[in-house]
Amino acid sequence: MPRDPLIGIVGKPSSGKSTTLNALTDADAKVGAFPFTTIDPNKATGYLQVECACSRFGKEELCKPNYGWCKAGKRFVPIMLLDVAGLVPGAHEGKGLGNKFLDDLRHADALIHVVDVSGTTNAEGKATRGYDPLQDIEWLQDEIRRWIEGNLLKRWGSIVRRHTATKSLVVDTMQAQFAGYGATGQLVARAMERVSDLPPLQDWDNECITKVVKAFMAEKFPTVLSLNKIDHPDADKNVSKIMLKHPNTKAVLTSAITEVFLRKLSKQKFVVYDEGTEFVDTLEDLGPESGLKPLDEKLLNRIENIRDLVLYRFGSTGVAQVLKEAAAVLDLIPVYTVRNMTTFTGNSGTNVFRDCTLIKRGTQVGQVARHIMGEVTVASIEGVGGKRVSADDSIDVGKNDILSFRLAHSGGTTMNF
Ligand SMILES: Nc1nc2c(ncn2[C@@H]2O[C@H](COP(=O)(O)OP(=O)(O)OP(=O)(O)O)[C@@H](O)[C@H]2O)c(=O)[nH]1
Repeated sequence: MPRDPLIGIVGKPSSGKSTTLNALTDADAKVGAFPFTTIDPNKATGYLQVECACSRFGKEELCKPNYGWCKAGKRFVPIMLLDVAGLVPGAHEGKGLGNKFLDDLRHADALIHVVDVSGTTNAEGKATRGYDPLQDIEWLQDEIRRWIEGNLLKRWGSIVRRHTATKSLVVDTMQAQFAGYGATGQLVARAMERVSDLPPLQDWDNECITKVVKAFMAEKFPTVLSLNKIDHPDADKNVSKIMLKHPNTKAVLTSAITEVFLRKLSKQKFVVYDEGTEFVDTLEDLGPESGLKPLDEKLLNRIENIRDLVLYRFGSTGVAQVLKEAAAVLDLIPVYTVRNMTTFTGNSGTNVFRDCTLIKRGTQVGQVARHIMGEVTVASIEGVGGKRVSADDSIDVGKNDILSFRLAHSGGTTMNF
């Protein structure tokens, strides 16, 4: 994943994708300019909550990120989200937005599948009652699989001929086929490791191809389920069914509408709401010194319901959590680049940890430099305490995740980054 990670939000119509996207992207504080190089209409910036390095050094007061923001050691790091709208059953045959949907999807590194667990919308998103949302999980995976499989099968004859003529390794042949989905050689190799005891490629039948495609999907599109609309009375039984059927799939219970509602009230100064937590306080809770505005009876009741049905039962609205899980399946961790390893500041000023990038755990420090700065020659790398760090060292939370790069300058001198 040499570029910025991209999380795709998928789901059938009316499952709550837009509401989820609103909840994830609606920044509470006004934040810095857009950090990503490209921006197109279906991309949006979400904010991933991480524990900021400033809290390790008691420097919360001085933390002022260039992008996103930091509140008492809880940092909101920008992460790109992709709204993949228009998926309906039959998309692989061109239904709905069909191929457009699938084409968009290839850019995603992980998926958040928003599932309406209230059972009040059918597969096309039309209002109904008692619909079984288990079906949505299955048909969505099925659509993606049939799309990839369809693309493979169209060319299977020539793939096999070329493979045998060039005496290629299976992994190389499949790498060439899957490259169009933005898959690296390593990713395809990992996918092929998932499928054992395959016959030689020229003897693969449809069953073998399905197996390979499923393994590829597991690597290319790791998915987190956002079991949405948990505020609905029918949600409980559907959630249990899904959990039973998919015990190994990451799933988070969400109420996107609640998150949007609480943020709105918070912005309008009716409540204090700590995003991602169960805590919401009103004027009644905090008293007049809080500066909060009074709520009418109806809104007070609604907040009471939200506490009972969502916050206290599930611990939060789940929306912040679902993004955390998506970052976790990609194993992304925050890496901080600073110029001054003693003060953790940038070139000038007193603000600390201004730059933070999300990078896969275990990445080598040299690759981190290239990821952040492009093809540069690094003269030396320093870690916390002035410790020299090698380009081959790897990163983890609390290990080589605060770095200062000295670059070899073309004129022979060096410059700090
Ligand atoms: N009860 C409940 N309703 C929700 C929740 N999230 C979204 N909704 C409602 O579900 C409906 C569909 O939500 P959207 O966010 O527009 O769904 P979508 O998936 O973006 O739909 P399309 O734009 O058609 O693809 C709206 O009426 C939302 O208010 C939730 O957590 N609970």
